[in-house]
Amino acid sequence: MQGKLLLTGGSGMVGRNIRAHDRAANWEILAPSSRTLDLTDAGAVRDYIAETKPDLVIHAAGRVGGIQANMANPVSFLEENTAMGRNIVMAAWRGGVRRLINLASTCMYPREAQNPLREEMILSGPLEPTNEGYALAKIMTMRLCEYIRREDPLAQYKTLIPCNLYGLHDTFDPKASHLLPAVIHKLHVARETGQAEVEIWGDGTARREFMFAGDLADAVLRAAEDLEALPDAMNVGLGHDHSINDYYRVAAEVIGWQGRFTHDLSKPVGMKQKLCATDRQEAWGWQAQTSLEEGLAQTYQHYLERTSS
Ligand SMILES: NC(=O)c1ccc[n+]([C@@H]2O[C@H](COP(=O)([O-])OP(=O)(O)OC[C@H]3O[C@@H](n4cnc5c(N)ncnc54)[C@H](OP(=O)(O)O)[C@@H]3O)[C@@H](O)[C@H]2O)c1
Ligand SMILES: C[C@@H]1O[C@H](OP(=O)(O)OP(=O)(O)OC[C@H]2O[C@@H](n3cnc4c(=O)[nH]c(N)nc43)[C@H](O)[C@@H]2O)[C@@H](O)[C@H](O)[C@@H]1O
Repeated sequence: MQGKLLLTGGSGMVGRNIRAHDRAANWEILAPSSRTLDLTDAGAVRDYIAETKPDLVIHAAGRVGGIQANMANPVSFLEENTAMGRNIVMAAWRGGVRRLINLASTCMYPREAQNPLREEMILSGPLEPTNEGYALAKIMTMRLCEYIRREDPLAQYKTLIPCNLYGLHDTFDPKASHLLPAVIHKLHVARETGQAEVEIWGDGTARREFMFAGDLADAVLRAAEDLEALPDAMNVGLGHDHSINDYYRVAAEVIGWQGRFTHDLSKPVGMKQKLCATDRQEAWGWQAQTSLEEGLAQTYQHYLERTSS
């Protein structure tokens, strides 16, 4: 047994994939929901850490959503993610927790940064306006972990920067979802209702890097057992991306819908590309294993089970 792990966000997509992974059995896992432990309440977080004394914290909680959710709620995305990040990192450090993995996001990178995005590019330029609040919160929490490491060499506080994610236990509600769960939902409805056309936001030439959440869970749990070997911040990506149009085309094949795509140019498109560099990840010796076709098939099966239950 590796010890006691406090997993924030344990009921979310990343958290559930971490808990379902084989390596989770190496830990005694505490995964309080927001109803049990509201991470925006500094006193409650401090008391929970003092009472449970975890050996490791994995911070996978957050106010998370796709481009439309971020555009609609900049205050919540900035304020809640800042409060959660500050509270869990400071309570862990002040509570004597020596090991912490902080999950950030490639949304932290400057809008115009040259792809592939390298970790040292963070804060080198203006952020993507559609998710600036969320990005500022993620940058703050990453820097807080780095500053703690400078003051306290015993604190193994490391940040993983995942690319976009999809998979089992994702959010499929179109008001909040990211691209791939939205595509699955739209194409499924089109197939079930005999729709001849499906609308793509923008012209579909934007590019994204979507990793299967089960693979990210593998990276996080391997990192949890190898924290000293990690740099302060490390992208977790695939090393390749696809256009939005390609994602719709592959998903249509997986779901079995034949029809035409239209493009709504009035819809937000966000960054033109968000491909992260994987030099540090390769140096650490990890890569994702799940192909897009396989990941989409597993996610669609999960979507069917969830919508039929
Ligand atoms: N999804 C992506 O594409 C993506 C990409 C890169 C990085 N990430 C990062 O990965 C992490 C997890 O993302 P996800 O996709 O798993 O998100 P998610 O499915 O929306 O889950 C969010 C989790 O955060 C918890 N949470 C929210 N507010 C809370 C609060 N006030 N107190 C305690 N817990 C709270 C939720 O708990 P309840 O359900 O109990 O409220 C839920 O378990 C986040 O840090 C996110 O920034 C995600
Ligand atoms: C990782 C996440 O990245 C997020 O940015 P971001 O990739 O643009 O967020 P997504 O919502 O995944 O959008 C990705 C791309 O897919 C296009 N797209 C096409 N059709 C659709 C659709 O039906 N629904 C959605 N949602 N997109 C669609 C959208 O215009 C954008 O260019 C950040 O806002 C979050 O904070 C988070 O960090």
